[in-house]
Amino acid sequence: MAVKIGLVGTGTVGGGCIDIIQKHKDDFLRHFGVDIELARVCSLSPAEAEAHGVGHLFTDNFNNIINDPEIDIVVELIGGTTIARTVVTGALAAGKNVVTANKALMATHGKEVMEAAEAAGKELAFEASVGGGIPIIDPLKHSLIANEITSVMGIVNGTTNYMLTRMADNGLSYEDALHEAQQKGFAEADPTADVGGFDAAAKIAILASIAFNSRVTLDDVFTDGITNISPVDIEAARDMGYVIKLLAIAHRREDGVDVRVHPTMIPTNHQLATVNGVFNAIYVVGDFVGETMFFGEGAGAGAAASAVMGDVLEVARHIQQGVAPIVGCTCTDDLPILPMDELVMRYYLRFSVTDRPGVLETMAGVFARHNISVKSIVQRGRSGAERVDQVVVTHRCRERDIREALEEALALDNVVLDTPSVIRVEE
Ligand SMILES: NC(=O)C1=CN([C@@H]2O[C@H](COP(=O)(O)OP(=O)(O)OC[C@H]3O[C@@H](n4cnc5c(N)ncnc54)[C@H](O)[C@@H]3O)[C@@H](O)[C@H]2O)C=CC1
Ligand SMILES: N[C@@H](CC=O)C(=O)O
Ligand code: NA
Repeated sequence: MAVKIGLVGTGTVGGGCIDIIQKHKDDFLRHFGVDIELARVCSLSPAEAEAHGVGHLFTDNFNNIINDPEIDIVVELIGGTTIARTVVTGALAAGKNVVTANKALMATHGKEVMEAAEAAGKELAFEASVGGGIPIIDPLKHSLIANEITSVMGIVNGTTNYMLTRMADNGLSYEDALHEAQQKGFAEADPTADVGGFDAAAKIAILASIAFNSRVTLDDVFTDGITNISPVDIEAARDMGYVIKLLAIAHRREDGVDVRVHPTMIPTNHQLATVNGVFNAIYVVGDFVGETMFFGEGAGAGAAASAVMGDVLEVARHIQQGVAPIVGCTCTDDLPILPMDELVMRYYLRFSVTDRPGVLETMAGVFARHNISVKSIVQRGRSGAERVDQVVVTHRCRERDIREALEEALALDNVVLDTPSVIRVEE
């Protein structure tokens, strides 16, 4: 008997899933013996279903899917943490297996939904929630479990990596680069999640939770996005032999978990420096396996739908074989989250300051008062009438000192005119 699928959300990723089913349904049966049937689709727009030739399966009410006794797997592709949470918990409570691509939900209500799945004795799979098409959750939950994982880090947001690449390689403005990423279906419905770093933060929270067997939520992740990165920063980085990437970083330290997302300058010969466009790359270190790296398209209909459908087929196979859910929640420990303040790094800072004599000395004085050893302060062209960009590169110093120096600089009367750009520099 066919395993019946109910799809909630037929936008970028949902549309990709319909395309895959239509193209490969017969192959799934022939190669793997898995017979799946798209039974119903739900969204706010019947036009999306019609455009994919499944208008006859359309409903605008997700309850018609989660309460349909015929449906075996509910695929949640709405996004967000409100209606999607109701769909996921409702589907599990109704005895359905669930596949989702929703990182926001997993990183905020992961414990609740995993427990709901365990209580229902059903599977909750979410491979597409991190790294788009890259298999990363499955390797962490299966192939790498013989290890203690010490680091998971990389580029996990396609939109911002695409934007930074287009800005650096083709001179696009921030706005044009974002518009292109939206057009290509990479960005979230509210792209603030991408450019503000929250999408990457949700993803590293999910990866850290699985890798370190200790729940990390979105709120635990220090998050800084790319909203203040300008062409001046990209040019300055190039002159220094660096590129700017939005990195998501999670390290298991002796005293807890160091987890953060921020724009980072990495040397051009760093292995993540050539990961460009919509590509993501995730570097995982385990105590026995050593270093591993996962690479592929991190966003977009095809990549994300590939991961969703991989989960759907795996769950469908378990249903057909009568196998019980295999891996549920693995957060058995409760490691503390380390405060950001004690981090020691080099910093690149760009201030848009008033263009008048004495400002350079004033700024140098601020850094000296906070024990920040400055490697260089240079003026990089005039950024507008009566203002100038001042670029400061520090030697290694403490995050707390940087934060306090920034607070003092911003409080100066008519010196710093805009939010500074703060980029941590990886050696
Ligand atoms: N776009 C991408 O590259 C990737 C997206 N994801 C995740 O996949 C999920 C879906 O993303 P997209 O397809 O890009 O979003 P989208 O905005 O293109 O599609 C959302 C769909 O949900 C439907 N929807 C919204 N509210 C609804 C409601 N109340 N009832 C029924 N349907 C409703 C919309 O009509 C639309 O069909 C999100 O969780 C996102 O974070 C994950 C990996 C990659
Ligand atoms: N908006 C996300 C989509 C995939 O998760 C991204 O740009 O990476
Ligand atoms: Na993935």
